[in-house]
This record gives sequence, structure tokens and C-alpha cells, in this order.
Amino acid sequence: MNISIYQGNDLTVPKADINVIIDVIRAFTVAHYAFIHGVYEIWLAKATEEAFRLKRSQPDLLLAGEVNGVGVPGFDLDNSPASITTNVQGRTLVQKTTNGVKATLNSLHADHVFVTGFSNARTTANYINHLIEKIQKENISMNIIASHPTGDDDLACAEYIRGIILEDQALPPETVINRIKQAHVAQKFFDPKNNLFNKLDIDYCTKEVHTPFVMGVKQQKNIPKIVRIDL
Ligand SMILES: O=C(O)[C@H](CS(=O)(=O)O)OP(=O)(O)O
Ligand SMILES: [Mg+2]
Repeated sequence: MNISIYQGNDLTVPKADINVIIDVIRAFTVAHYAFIHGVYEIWLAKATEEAFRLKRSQPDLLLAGEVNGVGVPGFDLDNSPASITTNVQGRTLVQKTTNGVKATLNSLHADHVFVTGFSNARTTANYINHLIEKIQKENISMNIIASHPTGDDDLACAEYIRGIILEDQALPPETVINRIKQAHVAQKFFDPKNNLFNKLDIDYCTKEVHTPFVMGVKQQKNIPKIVRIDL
């Protein structure tokens, strides 16, 4: 088993059997909560124009995401896990975000592609452990892409997942939670003068929620989609 960790949202990583893209603050914490609230699928858009174009052809889509961290005028949802509510039941989202979505769109070339934040990291790592047992191959390769170019939130989560898979390098969850809270990316959420960011989001991003699914990525009809894979 060969696991490589990369950091960035515009990388071309070497071809591997498995790619896992991490976005703790906040895209894939949002995605996890969206599925918890009953979302059917999440389509990935590289730009806001593409998201609007998809919505014009399918008006029942819900657009979600951000530019510079802030919700986009005309989108249905921003990039806040705290604001995902039950009215997404059965709906399909189109997600556009700076780091997580972009890094995923650049990392589709693997037999198995997964996305996660910290909230679903352990479940995802355990699922990959089972998958590794099923893949009939000697040297399985895996890339873990921490999507924020400099954020320690995603890097800590990447190391957490690697530790669970390799078993001998386990990182305690408390260490990961501290690193997420101390990451420079998190600081704007704690700034009382900055009302664009909800401090509650960091609670969502640092809480492990054991749900019976992982988030896989499939390319269908030219649209990369996050799909729920039930355990
Ligand atoms: O909205 C987010 O959390 C970030 C953008 S920023 O770091 O706040 O500017 O996007 P994401 O793709 O979820 O990292
Ligand atoms: Mg992020």
C-alpha cells in the first residue's frame, strides 16, 4: 500500500487506484450534511457560470457554494454546513467552491474517487480499508489530496485518514480537531467583527458524525457527481 499526501487545488496528481479529496472547511462538510438531510446527488461545477447554465436547463437543481468564501447572488445555498436544512430532501445540488470542488475536478483520474471532510473521515477510511481488501492487486496506490493549498485543516484530516488506513501511524481525533480549529483558514470564523462567517460552521467541521454512507465521485454524462455510497 502506497499512500501519498498532496496539498493544493490545482494539482495533477499521479494516476492511482484511489484518490481521496479532503475539504474540511467547508465544502465536503457541507456535502456530508447535505446527504444527511436527504440530498440525492451533488454535481460539481468549475465556475458559477456553469452552475447557472445547468440550472437553466434543469430548474429544479439547487446551486450551492461560494466565491471568496461568501455565498453567490442567485445561488440557493452558501457554503455553510450550519445552514443546510431539511428542505433539500430528494434534491440535487450543484456545488461550486474554491478548494474542495476545484481539487476534485482535477483529481478524477483514479479507479475510485472519494471526497470527505473530517465529519466523515473515519467512515471513509474504514470503507477504503474494506475496498483495499477487495481489490485484487499487489501494490495499491492512493493519493490523498488536502484541497486548501496552505490550510492545515485539510492536511490534518489527510494524515488522520492515512493513519487509520496504515494503522501504525494513527493520529488521535483530538489532535486533528485542534489543528482544524487553529488552521489559519478557521480564524475568520472566530472574528467577532466578521459577520460573513458563522462560528457554528467550525463546530460542524470538527464533529465526527458516523453515518452509514461515504461520498464517492462518478463521472456521468460529462458531469462529475458526488454520489452517496451506502455501506
Ligand atoms: O468557503 C470556504 O470555506 C472555502 C473558501 S475560503 O477558504 O473561505 O475562502 O471554500 P472551500 O472550497 O470549501 O475550501
Ligand atoms: Mg476548504
